[in-house]
Amino acid sequence: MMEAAPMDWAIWSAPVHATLMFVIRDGQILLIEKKRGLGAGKINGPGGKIDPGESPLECALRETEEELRIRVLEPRKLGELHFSMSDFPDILCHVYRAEDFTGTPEETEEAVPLWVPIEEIPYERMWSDDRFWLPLLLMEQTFLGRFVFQGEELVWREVTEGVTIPD
Ligand SMILES: Nc1[nH]c(=O)nc2c1ncn2[C@H]1C[C@H](O)[C@@H](COP(=O)(O)OP(=O)(O)OP(=O)(O)O)O1
Repeated sequence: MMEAAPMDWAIWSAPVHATLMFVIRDGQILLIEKKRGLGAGKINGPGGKIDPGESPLECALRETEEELRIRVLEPRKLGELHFSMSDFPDILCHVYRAEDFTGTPEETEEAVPLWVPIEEIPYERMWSDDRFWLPLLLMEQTFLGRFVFQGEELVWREVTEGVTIPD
């Protein structure tokens, strides 16, 4: 991993804002196999791009409902991820955790639901940054992650724990 950041994060801003939602219940995490869009074929949490006029929280709830047909209860924002990408507009991603929901996760056109024991998270089938921050979310710690991708390859990273996370 490089020592100096390949870009100036102090002046970075993202044209795309997105969300991720992780439900953790009874020692298991609710993931999806994403069927289309960015990261199709990968395992991730439900989520997606924020619509105009929508808050990050509203987006996280809407995307989880669209992708899995469940309504998440009492989500908390624990982290923020800043992605600099070579072949896609940069993304600022708001990351939420919840312990409960109503409804039953269902397969949709966008996603296949997948319950996984938290000790068996399939990081090898996920985005390569996830192993650096998802453990913090599991421990209910806040985090700010900054990542630089060249295509699908993660070439630089910095993860700060215990920071104050804006809404
Ligand atoms: N490096 C990365 N690591 C990660 O864990 N999730 C990432 C990621 N880069 C992008 N994502 C996630 C964040 C967000 O949930 C999603 C954005 O993908 P999309 O653009 O496909 O969103 P949508 O599902 O809204 O697509 P559309 O329905 O086509 O708008 O991808």
